[in-house]
Amino acid sequence: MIKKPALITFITAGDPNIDATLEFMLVLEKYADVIELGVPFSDPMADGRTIQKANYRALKSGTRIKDVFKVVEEFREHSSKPVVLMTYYNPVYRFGAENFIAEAKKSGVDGLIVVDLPIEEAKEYVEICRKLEIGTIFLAAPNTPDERLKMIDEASSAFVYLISLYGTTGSRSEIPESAFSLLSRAKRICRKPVAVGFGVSKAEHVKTLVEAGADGVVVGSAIVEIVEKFGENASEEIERKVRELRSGLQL
Ligand SMILES: O=P(O)(O)OC[C@@H](O)[C@@H](O)c1c[nH]c2ccccc12
Repeated sequence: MIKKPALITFITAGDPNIDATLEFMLVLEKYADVIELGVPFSDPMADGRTIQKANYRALKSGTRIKDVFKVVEEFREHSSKPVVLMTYYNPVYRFGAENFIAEAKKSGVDGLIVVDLPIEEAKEYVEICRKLEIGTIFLAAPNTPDERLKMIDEASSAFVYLISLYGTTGSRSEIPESAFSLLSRAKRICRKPVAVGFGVSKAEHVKTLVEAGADGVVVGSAIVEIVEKFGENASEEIERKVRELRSGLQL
């Protein structure tokens, strides 16, 4: 479960290297309620250009799954803010699902998003997560029917991730209408908190979504763009950005 309304901020682990990731997490931690950390992957099909490139930089710097667990473990020496790992199923499968979940838990991860694991195929995964007491987060899109949204809600123990639009991750200038219609449907159907992501990039977006009933908002690309621009020296600019986003909760 998340503190409401929650600002959830995303970066890719190992972008541009794993030491920078720890530094960035400690900056995000000051203003975000949840840190979402992406496991680097070679074929991130739900991601737009910005996060694709972040994955590339992370892999190029040699970041492996065990480094991702280690950085969370190090972060846990400084902070108790919730950390959610975002990953595609392939790395989980290669690592061994049960092993992956156990290692995540051991390192201090609070929840998992396995982007391309549909609920229909997630029974065993969900059981392991329940057993090991790690939160599950499943995604719903604007075209997800009510019936399925209900199943997604039931399978999600931490929160439900609402994808605001048809498309990939990436900053957008406006929040599309599809986000608001999905949000109002989800508020009616879901019992778990609902967080909206994809395209959210400004304080104004945060404010509008929270006013429309979002229990959380997710911002990724707008932060990753700063990492792209400033590399390992991005901390100060990240802090400025996350402080601005946070102000959207008070507007
Ligand atoms: O980058 P955006 O548009 O702000 O969207 C959030 C997003 O970065 C993060 O939650 C995420 C990164 N990669 C993903 C893949 C699928 C679902 C979600 C994600």
